[in-house]
Amino acid sequence: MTTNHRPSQATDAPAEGAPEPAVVLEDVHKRYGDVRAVDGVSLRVGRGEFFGLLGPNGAGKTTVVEIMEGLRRADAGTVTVLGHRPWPRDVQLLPRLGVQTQASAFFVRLTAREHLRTVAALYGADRARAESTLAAVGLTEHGDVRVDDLSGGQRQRLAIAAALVHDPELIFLDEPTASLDPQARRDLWEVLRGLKGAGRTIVYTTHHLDEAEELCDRVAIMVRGRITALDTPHRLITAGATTTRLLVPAERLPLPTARSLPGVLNVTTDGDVVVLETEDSGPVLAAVAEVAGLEGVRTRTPSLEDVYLQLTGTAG
Ligand SMILES: Nc1ncnc2c1ncn2[C@@H]1O[C@H](COP(=O)(O)OP(=O)(O)OP(=O)(O)O)[C@@H](O)[C@H]1O
Repeated sequence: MTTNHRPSQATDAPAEGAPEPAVVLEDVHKRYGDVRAVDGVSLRVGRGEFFGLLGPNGAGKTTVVEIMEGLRRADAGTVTVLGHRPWPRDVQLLPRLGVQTQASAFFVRLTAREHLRTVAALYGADRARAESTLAAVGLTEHGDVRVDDLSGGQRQRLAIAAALVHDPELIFLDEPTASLDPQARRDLWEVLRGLKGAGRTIVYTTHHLDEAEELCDRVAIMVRGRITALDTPHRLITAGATTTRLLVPAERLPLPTARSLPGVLNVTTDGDVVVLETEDSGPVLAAVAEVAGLEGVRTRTPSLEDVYLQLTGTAG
């Protein structure tokens, strides 16, 4: 698909009198040898915004986030985070940031509670704050378990708690729900919504498209070091995915009949359903009703995942 998505916000000048954005990147580049990991990225993250960075493995997301965090220096371009340059490391800025990475370090001989109290103390936050953060990520019951005895998902939640315990203004979360079970994932969504409700700004990378659609105000989709789309999930879906899928029980709709229906662009099978793709579902539904009846027929409207797969060229 050719896309008319443009990272328009990326180059828009902020409105007169608008609050200063939390993050501004302008034409940022970063190479590792011959690899252009970040190849001219410009974007703004507003104060209080929940901003998602999506893209396939190796797209450059972590590098962009690490440049924002002050962990890596951009080769070129300008980077402003809460009004500061994050590189060289700025000690005024660090306590205002919360960072959770895939490789978070723990004091493994400590219990979860002791670990969090220690992190809190490093930032000058008190024990009550450590306790409330432990509760917010659902770890109160496991507070006395040693870090090396926690499950992967519990450790993940502890890493998130450690990023939040000093009540930072800007929070970076790198695939925070990667190893969580479905219930823990939903619980964490509530924690994240709570943070947003409290006015925090969140920059968030994930491979869960449903999660990005659910949580993010805007998402940027990166491919090979560049931003190929940047907008609200809703606008990306509306602009990018024009087809609807109708799912019909396969035993009632032979494939040749499905292919002959007017308005059907593509027919595939998925297990025991026939999937009809159409830009105009009304007439196709009417035709399906006539030849197969509507019992068990479902429609699937486009999702952020459909748009993502089109933009990243990994659609099946
Ligand atoms: N320290 C490094 N040295 C050399 N190349 C690197 C280094 N870090 C990343 N790269 C390369 O830069 C590119 C972007 O990597 P990056 O980790 O930023 O991508 P990503 O979008 O975060 O991927 P993932 O979803 O797998 O975490 C990749 O080609 C990667 O191999």
